[in-house]
Amino acid sequence: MGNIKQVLTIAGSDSGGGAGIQADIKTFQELGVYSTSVITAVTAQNTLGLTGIYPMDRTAVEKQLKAIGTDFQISALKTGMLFNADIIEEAARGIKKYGWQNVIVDPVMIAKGGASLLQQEAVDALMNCLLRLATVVTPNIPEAEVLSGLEIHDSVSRLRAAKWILATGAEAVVIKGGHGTDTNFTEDFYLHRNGDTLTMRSPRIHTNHTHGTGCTFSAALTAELAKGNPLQKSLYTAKQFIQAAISHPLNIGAGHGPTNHAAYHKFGTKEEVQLVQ
Ligand SMILES: Nc1ncnc2c1ncn2[C@@H]1O[C@H](COP(=O)(O)OP(=O)(O)OP(=O)(O)O)[C@@H](O)[C@H]1O
Ligand SMILES: Cc1ncc(COP(=O)(O)O)c(N)n1
Repeated sequence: MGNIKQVLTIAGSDSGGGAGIQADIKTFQELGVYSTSVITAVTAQNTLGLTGIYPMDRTAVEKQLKAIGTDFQISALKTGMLFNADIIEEAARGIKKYGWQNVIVDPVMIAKGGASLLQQEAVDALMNCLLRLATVVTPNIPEAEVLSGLEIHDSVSRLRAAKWILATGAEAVVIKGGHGTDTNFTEDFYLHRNGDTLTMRSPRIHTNHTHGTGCTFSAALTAELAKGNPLQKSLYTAKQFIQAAISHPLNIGAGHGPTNHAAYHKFGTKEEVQLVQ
């Protein structure tokens, strides 16, 4: 393990351990990369909901970024919950200052339980400062609707929204399908600025234990890119990783439970992810 790849997550802490920094670090560990972290906010959360958000101030974020940037060789990074415009601006500044590449932006806005994880007025900062630095931006359907200003109800409107999101300067976008209406499948749609597309479909698992699916998917993508894998192969592995994690729930908590980050290696992938033309 002499040359293990080093990665960074810039995200919020989930006290319940299913999403945020905790989901990212578990995913990184499973996929064999070394994880560093910049904490943007502490949340009081469990499977029943969110009861408090305590954002870091600008200096706390800047100093954490500096600690990473002056000592570690970061091969890929992801952002998650950033909460306000100050934190978004600091994150963007750090990414530029330390010359980090392979930047995955998960534009976290609303928790599954309905709590807002991004202030309304911070959406502009996200679009103007951060998305232009993104190698891949990974919105779910409601987030893609906010970023594009368009409603998504079928594959045609999804393609249109993806094109609008690329107009912010991001290199590629994946619109994730967890919030889609098909009861049998979830479909994730990828569009690169060079015109390449990839549609990944897998059986929809009917479970309440999907807390942190987006965090886990984007962390897996980050880990695979850090190891030098091509983008589309990395996306495929990320989709397989989250499919396994949802398929084998841990049944923890009385509410909206976490996924099983160990499942990909423990149980395998059953080849459930299909590429759709
Ligand atoms: N019930 C499900 N069955 C199978 N795959 C799912 C299910 N729900 C989500 N996924 C997959 O999980 C990944 C994350 O998608 P989703 O749209 O839920 O993101 P998200 O809303 O950002 O997640 P979160 O906010 O919970 O972190 C995608 O690959 C999606 O296809
Ligand atoms: C700190 C943090 N980051 C991200 C999420 C999104 O996850 P979900 O939509 O599953 O609640 C969250 N709930 N908490």
